Amino acid sequence: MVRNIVIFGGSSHPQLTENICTHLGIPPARITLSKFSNGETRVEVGESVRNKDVYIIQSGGGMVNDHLMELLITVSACKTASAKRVTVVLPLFPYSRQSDLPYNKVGAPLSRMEKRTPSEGSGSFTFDSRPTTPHPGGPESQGFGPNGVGSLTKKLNGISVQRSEVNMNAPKRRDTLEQEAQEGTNGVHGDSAQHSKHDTSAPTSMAVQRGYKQWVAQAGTLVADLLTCAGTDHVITMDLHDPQYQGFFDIPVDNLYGRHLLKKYIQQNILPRQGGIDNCVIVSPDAGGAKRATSIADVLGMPFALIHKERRPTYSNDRQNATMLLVGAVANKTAILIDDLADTSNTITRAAKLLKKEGAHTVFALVTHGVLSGDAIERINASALDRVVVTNSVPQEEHVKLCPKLVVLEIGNVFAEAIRRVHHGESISVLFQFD
Ligand SMILES: O=P(O)(O)OC[C@H]1O[C@H](OP(=O)(O)OP(=O)(O)O)[C@H](O)[C@@H]1O
Repeated sequence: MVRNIVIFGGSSHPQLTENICTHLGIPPARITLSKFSNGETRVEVGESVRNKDVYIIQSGGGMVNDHLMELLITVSACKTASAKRVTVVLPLFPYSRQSDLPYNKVGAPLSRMEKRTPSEGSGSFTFDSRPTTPHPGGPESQGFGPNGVGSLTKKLNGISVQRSEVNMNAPKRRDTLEQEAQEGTNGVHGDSAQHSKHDTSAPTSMAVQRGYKQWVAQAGTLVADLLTCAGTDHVITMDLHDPQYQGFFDIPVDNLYGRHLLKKYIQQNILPRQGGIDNCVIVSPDAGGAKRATSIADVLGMPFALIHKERRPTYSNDRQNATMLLVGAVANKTAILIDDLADTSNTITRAAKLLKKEGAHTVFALVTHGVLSGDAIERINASALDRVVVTNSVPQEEHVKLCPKLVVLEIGNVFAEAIRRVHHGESISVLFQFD
């Protein structure tokens, strides 16, 4: 039982709030979360927080913008009600994939943009630069930068590029169906199928003159500032996509690791059944996650392989045209993909296809944040993946019903322990130790 502490749960993940409170032995505090008819968020804190240590649990999946606004209002309400300290607990930090500076072409896949003017056409927004970005298969691809696909292909002769096909008739999540009903579409955001290859012919003289300066908002910076301005004193999160995002804050940010849970799952459920470390290989599905995956491979003494993923979207709705190349041996082995998040699941499903083509007989994907938006579940069901393991950093109840390959690991106990330690002023470095 922890005293003098108040825990509020936002509307993003009530089950996780329950789990954390159960571990701490205290009930969640009363809070009324609602909306006015015009869509504005309304928050009413149901008990006194004066001089209390307040924790607000809100995750970044689902209706992420509504949840963020709700969180900001709740923080502000607690602060103006004289809370001693307000800590936000964000198992999945919203907007943390947008911490990059402008001009970066990677990041969260975009859904379709609305047509703005008749002359702009439906693909009115683009990340393309002028002159056009070289791409694999294009005449300019051979001179494609020191780390580009052209040079990698030269180095890794004989390894081919995979493109995934998806069964779109599979079961869908409730919010996907609702969105389709509103849009009158079949749920495919953008016409990625048509753009499975770079379409350099699409820009016409009538298209908007794009790419001279790509002013992309630094939403990650803004969200960090908003949280701080609202009155947040401390942030607890897990597996930030870019750990350097912590530096955007001038308040303490504790970035917990999901790798403990993933390592434990490998030790208890994969290695004993798949012939031990000699028959398994840890794989990072992109270079950005190599450090994360190698830390698990090193601590378990397992071999490691890397897939180089190159996202080069030409248009905002062109989500499929990433190129994947494998470095390392996976033949006749169980491949264990490690990543921080699966959003559309393009990355893990296409990696699985490549791994099976290269001889892996079984493919697991272990990711901390199973966002699984849009068609992700259908994509996983139709994929070469044998098992997908995620944590419940975002709600997984609906995903589990639709995806027989999905296994969910509980993280409530990890956050409960972090909250307990922060509240008592104890070190939480023990939660970061990984060996
Ligand atoms: O399920 P998906 O929609 O494919 O998204 C998941 C991928 O996206 C992120 O990486 P990102 O592409 O942003 O590249 P980075 O790791 O180099 O930042 C993340 O680390 C995954 O690899």
